[in-house]
Amino acid sequence: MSTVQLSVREMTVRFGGVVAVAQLSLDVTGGEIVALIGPNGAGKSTAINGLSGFVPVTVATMSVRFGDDVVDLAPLSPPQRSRLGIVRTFQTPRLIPELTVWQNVAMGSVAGDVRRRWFEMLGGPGLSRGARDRRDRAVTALAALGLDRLAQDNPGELSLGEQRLVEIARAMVSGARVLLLDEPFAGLSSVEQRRLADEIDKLRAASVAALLVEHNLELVRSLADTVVAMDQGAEFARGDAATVLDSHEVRERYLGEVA
Ligand SMILES: Nc1ncnc2c1ncn2[C@@H]1O[C@H](COP(=O)(O)OP(=O)(O)OP(=O)(O)O)[C@@H](O)[C@H]1O
Repeated sequence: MSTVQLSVREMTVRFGGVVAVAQLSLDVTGGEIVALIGPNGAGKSTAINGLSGFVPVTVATMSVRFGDDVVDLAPLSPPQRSRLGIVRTFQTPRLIPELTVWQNVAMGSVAGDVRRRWFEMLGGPGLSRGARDRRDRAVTALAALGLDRLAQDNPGELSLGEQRLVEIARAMVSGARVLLLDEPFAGLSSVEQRRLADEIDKLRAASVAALLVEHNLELVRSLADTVVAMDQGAEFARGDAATVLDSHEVRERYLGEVA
């Protein structure tokens, strides 16, 4: 499989007079986990929204490279980006209440009209071979997160932490090449956090490029290859996890500590 790389240069996002993201540049390569950290309001989620096409941005370049092929992301809608394999999760899980847990996972990143057809296929009386394969993949992804016992439940019966894990399982089965994870550990128990950290760690072996927005700095330390620290929209530190997390600027500006 060709190596994937998400690249953005000088991305700025404004909401009226507020500059939520200022001139952010990033590369995330397959097999690598890049973490975006910073205090509340730093612009981390907005950066993910900009990369996935959910908010308008001004940008010098924003592209994804698959081997020798480069695709310009700037003109693409969120569903088009998702079909390219750029898949995101949300702080508040977005699961479809009418479907069971495994059906939600099997939906993967299918969008628009295709999504409607899947509704019909998944809801039918007997499962075709293709649908059985999709169900098996979904249940396997749920099992990796310790959730296979919930496969037949409705999302509404799940805790927030479980819903968040189901969303991750859905992203995993969607064939994602670039995964944008917005605070995936929030609301999880420590057991769930460990399971999820193991699964995120495995993305490296699957050559997925992962961008992780996360407040839990110990999880960031254990998972990230590169950490980018932001405050008030702008990057103020970047480097390997230990160097950035132990730096004076991060301890002072992010943790409120004065060395
Ligand atoms: N849709 C919006 N309309 C107006 N302002 C917004 C919108 N979304 C975000 N903002 C503002 O943009 C700035 C960055 O917000 P963002 O949610 O990206 O920060 P964050 O680093 O993800 O914070 P948190 O860690 O609390 O999730 C904040 O000042 C926020 O109030």
